[in-house]
Amino acid sequence: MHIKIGTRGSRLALWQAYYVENILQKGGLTTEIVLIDTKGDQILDRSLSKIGSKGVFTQELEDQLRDGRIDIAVHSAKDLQSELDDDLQLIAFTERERVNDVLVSHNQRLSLGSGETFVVGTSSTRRVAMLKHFYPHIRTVDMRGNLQTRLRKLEEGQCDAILLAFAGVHRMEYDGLIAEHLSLDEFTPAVGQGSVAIECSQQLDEEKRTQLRALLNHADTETCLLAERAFLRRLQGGCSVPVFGLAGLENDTVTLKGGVVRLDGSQILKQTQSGPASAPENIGIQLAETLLSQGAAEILAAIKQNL
Ligand SMILES: NCc1[nH]cc(CCC(=O)O)c1CC(=O)O
Repeated sequence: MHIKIGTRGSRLALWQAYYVENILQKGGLTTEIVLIDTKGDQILDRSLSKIGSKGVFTQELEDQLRDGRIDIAVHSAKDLQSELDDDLQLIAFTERERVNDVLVSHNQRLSLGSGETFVVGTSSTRRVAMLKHFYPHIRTVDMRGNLQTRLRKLEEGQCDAILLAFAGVHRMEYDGLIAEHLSLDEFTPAVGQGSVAIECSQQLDEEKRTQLRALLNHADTETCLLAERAFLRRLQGGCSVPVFGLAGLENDTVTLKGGVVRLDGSQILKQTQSGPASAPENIGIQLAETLLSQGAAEILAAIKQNL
């Protein structure tokens, strides 16, 4: 069986594609990697929340899934919109990496909690809003571009530090630049952070789909991501709104913590919902509805007006 793997060309995207390729080859399949450029890779002078339309990192890959030029598309689960078109499907989520965010800097003594004022580069509305909420003395500058670009901007002194997902920093082997691991209670990650999602067309050969899922899917990760993604979908949040959510699985019970933060950091709404692992999406929906009834709708409406 031969699998054509579509991926973006950034270094992190390539890491993910090689990771998937390696698992498939060990499972006895042959593979090839197809590089695909997306709008999100091309437009670098505007923040993601301003490019706005969904699928900035996925549209071109999905076009190629549909016409069969590739069999699967490999994505950071976090970058995927919460709702896919009906003719597409996520067939696997790979085992999750550590999910926390990290502060990355050449100055290893930097710490958000030290009280010292410094400049942090990030383009994530979630990270900016959380910094404003928990560490109002920290200044932020907008910093777009893939990981390589952001690290170069750090190098050039455009900021003192950047906030990133541990997963990406580790995969690119920049662990040595991690000044601080941030707590999951404060910097609860974006939905899907740390897992790689495999997308295919509903038209893909049944035998291929079964084999791909058997080799690539990590059942516990999938259960957690289904809960998180149902949560995001119910809130109608894309990757550009400051919604966060993290599910954990223990003894067949999923516990999902999630919420939303106002862009100016003045308010965080956060709740926890548990339920049986057999119906993870219900847990996500319930958590979203609890939050909506407690004011999340108003916060989200204000955010959408602002972006
Ligand atoms: N939005 C870009 C993006 N997509 C996935 C990761 C990191 C790796 C991951 O979470 O899978 C990153 C960079 C970051 O947020 O630091």
